[in-house]
Amino acid sequence: MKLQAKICGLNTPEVVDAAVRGGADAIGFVFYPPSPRSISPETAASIGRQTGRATRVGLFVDPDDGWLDAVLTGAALDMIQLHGSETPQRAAAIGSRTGLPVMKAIRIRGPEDFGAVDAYDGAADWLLFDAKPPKGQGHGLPGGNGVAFDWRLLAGRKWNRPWMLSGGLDAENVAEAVRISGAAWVDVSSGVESAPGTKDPARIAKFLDAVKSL
Ligand SMILES: O=C(O)c1ccccc1NCC(=O)[C@H](O)[C@H](O)COP(=O)(O)O
Repeated sequence: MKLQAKICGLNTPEVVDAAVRGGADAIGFVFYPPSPRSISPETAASIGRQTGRATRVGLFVDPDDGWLDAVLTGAALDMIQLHGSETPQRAAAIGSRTGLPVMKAIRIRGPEDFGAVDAYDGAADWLLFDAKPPKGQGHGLPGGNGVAFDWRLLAGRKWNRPWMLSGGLDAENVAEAVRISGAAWVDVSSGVESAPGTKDPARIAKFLDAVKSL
């Protein structure tokens, strides 16, 4: 199975175009106002029309129903990514309410953090493993911090649903990350930016070239 890639935090027509041209399999739109990548439902509706075959992933952090409804009224999404402290019950309720598959982010610093995974059986359709950054590292956000965790923690582990490797990836380290972790999907945000929130089309192309060469 070819390695697949999600490019997260896209916020202009130019960078969506770069991701689609580069063969991105999924595109992430951030609906979390404290993030420098956050966009409005109207912007997502507009740039989301040019995503081609790529899966449109809407990224939320502990959203209430009103925010979910507001975004989904304005923008067409194919998947919901929950990157906050959403419980399995809340994740299941969001999947039922929206009728969309739910990807739950699990933040990892050490082996003990995988203990949270089993509770999402039947509540989340996908998992995304991201770093739980040490204090003072990253951008102080729940995700999108450009911080990696020890990929060896994933080696040999199996889950009964698809999962993505995320956290601090870039064109230079993605091959090693996949070799060590066994990931079939990778996800990147900071590693294709020239500054927080400013996606770089050349870095997007370079990352996707690296992914598609594996
Ligand atoms: O990207 C953000 O700004 C963000 C803000 C709040 C919660 C999650 C966020 N991003 C989630 C993603 O899926 C990122 O792609 C993932 O955390 C990896 O980010 P990075 O380490 O910067 O590649």
